[in-house]
Amino acid sequence: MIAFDNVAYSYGGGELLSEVSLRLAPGSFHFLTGPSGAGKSTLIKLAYAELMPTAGRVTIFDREVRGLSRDDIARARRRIGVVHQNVEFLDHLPLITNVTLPLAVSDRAPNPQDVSDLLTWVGLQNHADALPPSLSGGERQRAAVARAVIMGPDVILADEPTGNLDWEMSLRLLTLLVELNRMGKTILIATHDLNLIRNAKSQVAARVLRIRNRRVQLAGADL
Ligand SMILES: Nc1ncnc2c1ncn2[C@@H]1O[C@H](COP(=O)(O)OP(=O)(O)OP(=O)(O)O)[C@@H](O)[C@H]1O
Repeated sequence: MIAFDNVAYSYGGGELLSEVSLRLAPGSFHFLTGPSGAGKSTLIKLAYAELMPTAGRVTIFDREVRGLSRDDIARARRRIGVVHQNVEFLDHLPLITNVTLPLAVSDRAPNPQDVSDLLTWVGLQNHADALPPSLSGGERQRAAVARAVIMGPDVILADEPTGNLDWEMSLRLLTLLVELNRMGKTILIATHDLNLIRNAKSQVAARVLRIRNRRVQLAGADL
């Protein structure tokens, strides 16, 4: 689905990421961990072609990103749902409009039953008409998951999705992502929360990628 071959990235100073090779196979579940500032968000941005590698190859759905036109990238991104740590919504529009925005942007009409099922799945069926500022942190993150999956993506990239949540809500969010994986979605979650990773490993065959000294390694059982 998404592959990095010998990828490097620099924002202009020294290299932040070097010689990164990884493969997110269809249906796989990966965590990405590493200290603050190690480059987790940067790697996620490379994975959906928000950033272009400064060296090496990033391949999304079998096509190298550097050769893609703007339209190709937009098309590829429709198959990738992204959950950001600091979720942004249009605060003057109700939750349901925010969640279905990706459909509206693509000129697709939402199927009311599908949208209702989706909001129920994330536990926000009673908040469809709420404005985003009235939602709690956990509700916002669950809404972000709903918005990320509304287009039926093949891949979900989540950047510290539980960063601001208490443990109970973190587990609830994790459960949603595990369920998506069971439906066949490819999942990558960036997190520094090792307890979350340990918990997930009891539910799903998750691999852990760790950024250390600019390189990405597959972590062993030593978490
Ligand atoms: N647009 C940018 N321009 C220059 N430097 C940047 C930019 N974005 C990030 N950086 C720097 O790159 C480094 C890695 O940032 P990144 O956000 O990828 O790390 P992270 O592992 O996700 O960190 P955290 O866990 O704190 O979110 C940091 O030192 C950051 O300051």
